[in-house]
Amino acid sequence: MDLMMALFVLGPVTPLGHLALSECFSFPIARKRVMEAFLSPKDSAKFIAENSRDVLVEEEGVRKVAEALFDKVSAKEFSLAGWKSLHELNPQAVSDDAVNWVFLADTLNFSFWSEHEDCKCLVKYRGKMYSGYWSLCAAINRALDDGIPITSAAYYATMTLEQVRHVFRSDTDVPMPLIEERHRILNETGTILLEKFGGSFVTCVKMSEKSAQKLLRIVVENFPSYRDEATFKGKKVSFYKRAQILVADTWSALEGKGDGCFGDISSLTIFADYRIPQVLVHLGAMRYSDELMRKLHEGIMFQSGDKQEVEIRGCSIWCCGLICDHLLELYKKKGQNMSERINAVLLDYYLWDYARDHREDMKEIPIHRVRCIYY
Ligand SMILES: Nc1nc2c(c(CN[C@H]3C=C[C@H](O)[C@@H]3O)cn2[C@@H]2O[C@H](COP(=O)(O)O)[C@@H](O)[C@H]2O)c(=O)[nH]1
Repeated sequence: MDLMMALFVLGPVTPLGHLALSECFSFPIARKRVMEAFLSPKDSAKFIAENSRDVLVEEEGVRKVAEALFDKVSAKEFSLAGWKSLHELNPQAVSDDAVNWVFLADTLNFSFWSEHEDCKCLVKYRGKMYSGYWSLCAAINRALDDGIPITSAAYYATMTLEQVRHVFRSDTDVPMPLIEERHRILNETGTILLEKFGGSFVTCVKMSEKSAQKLLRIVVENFPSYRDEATFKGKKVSFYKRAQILVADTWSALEGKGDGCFGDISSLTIFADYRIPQVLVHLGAMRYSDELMRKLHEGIMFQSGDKQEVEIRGCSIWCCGLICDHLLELYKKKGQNMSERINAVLLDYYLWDYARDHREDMKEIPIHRVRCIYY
């Protein structure tokens, strides 16, 4: 039976039930990978929060945080403009280069925590030392100042491990974590961007036709390292932390204008990293069980996809969604519709920056330790 006859005879349903054609033939048909198989991050968060055992969203705490943020909403820390005005390392221009800078940064935006707080990767840039995520941005800008085209896919698609080590070198004895994974992901991502999108993330942005969800789908379906997914109580759940923050940072770099004018930006969730859970527990909006807190204090390593790790990430997303809803409700009671000023992206940016600025106050709440490429 040749392929054409097979397609005619078999149609969408094969004699073996709903197996895809590729299961019926020995030769591989590249089945388009679809996100539909996974719950969206928002639906994932709801399911996880409803079934979580070691992480609890505190309704009273959510209410108090929303009330405390009420007056902050109009501050620059809670604004789209803050992405540039508060962060000197972020690109300041609205340009294709800025979009490709964001794509590179968020492709590598994972796992910066160090075993010991006083012994970590630091990058010096223009006389200032940067740590954590900002050490990545400092290294990118340092390379660009040195004439290395690090944001060009044509360059990073074929970078050697030694070149990656050089570009992302630390100014302390502690290297940036997961440097081999970063090398693999740079080569993989750069090759795909060249082969499918003409070497520029701007092509993906234009293809999204000003839809955040369409851009999210393009990223997850084409770039494997962004597939931040897990299984929880038998259901396929997703967080898409780097894919969502990529869409958000693209929105910010384009200042919400032109190709970056995403009408559905409010459909994104917060980005489930290891800082947001810490600050939510610190503020009393979320609580860990005694058993989980003990493990965190012991510095136990979790694996990406572990039950408690999934509960931490899913409850964080759900908790922040409730904070947003409560904030909007507080303004609605005053006759103000703030849906343009309050969304999970801006709440996330605010809380993440707050966490960076209140590291000392939060030291009684350890981060959960995972070494992975997703956050
Ligand atoms: N939820 C959330 N997670 C975020 C970010 C960012 C950077 N975005 C900034 C850039 C422009 C905007 O103005 C944002 O302020 C990095 N991360 C994650 O944090 C962790 C690094 O933490 P530390 O080791 O302390 O640097 C790591 O998992 C990284 O993936 C965010 O915004 N939200």
